[in-house]
Amino acid sequence: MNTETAKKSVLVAVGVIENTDGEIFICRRGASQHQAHKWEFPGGKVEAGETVAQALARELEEEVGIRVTDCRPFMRIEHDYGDKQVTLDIHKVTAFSGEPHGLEGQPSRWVPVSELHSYDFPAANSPIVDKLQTETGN
Ligand SMILES: Nc1nc2c([nH]c(=O)n2[C@@H]2O[C@H](COP(=O)(O)OP(=O)(O)OP(=O)(O)O)[C@@H](O)[C@H]2O)c(=O)[nH]1
Ligand SMILES: [Mg+2]
Repeated sequence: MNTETAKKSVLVAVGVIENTDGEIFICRRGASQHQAHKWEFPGGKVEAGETVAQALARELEEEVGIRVTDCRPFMRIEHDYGDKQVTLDIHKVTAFSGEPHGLEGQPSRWVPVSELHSYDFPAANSPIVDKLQTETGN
């Protein structure tokens, strides 16, 4: 096996949180994080023994302080950054309790789907933004 095929992908649970106005909640990554300063959909690495849904619920509680009450699979993306290979397992979060806010000091905001393209997301996220815009006709 060469080094390319041996590279291990990091599984990441990602939440596209939607409010009743159809806006999406996004956060800005910190200076010390991979893909620093880019905007993201909150989430994080799936830990050993966790399902993606469990990881998503844990990460959204830790990072933005909400409890997920309903979500559905949205899409899955494999991306190789060169320094890191990720598998994003993205869920649309359609019901939750609490009001999301950046619990780790990260800037955050609600954004209409039609404005998502003006934010600088990691390269892996382009298909997410495209699919959201196609779905809402924006
Ligand atoms: N949360 C999140 N991660 C993303 C997105 N897009 C994307 O490429 N990633 C990548 O997924 C990887 C893991 O996410 P993360 O850094 O949030 O993981 P984590 O919350 O467990 O963070 P930690 O390493 O600070 O403990 C990172 O390499 C990040 O660059 C996205 O929209 N949201
Ligand atoms: Mg995270």
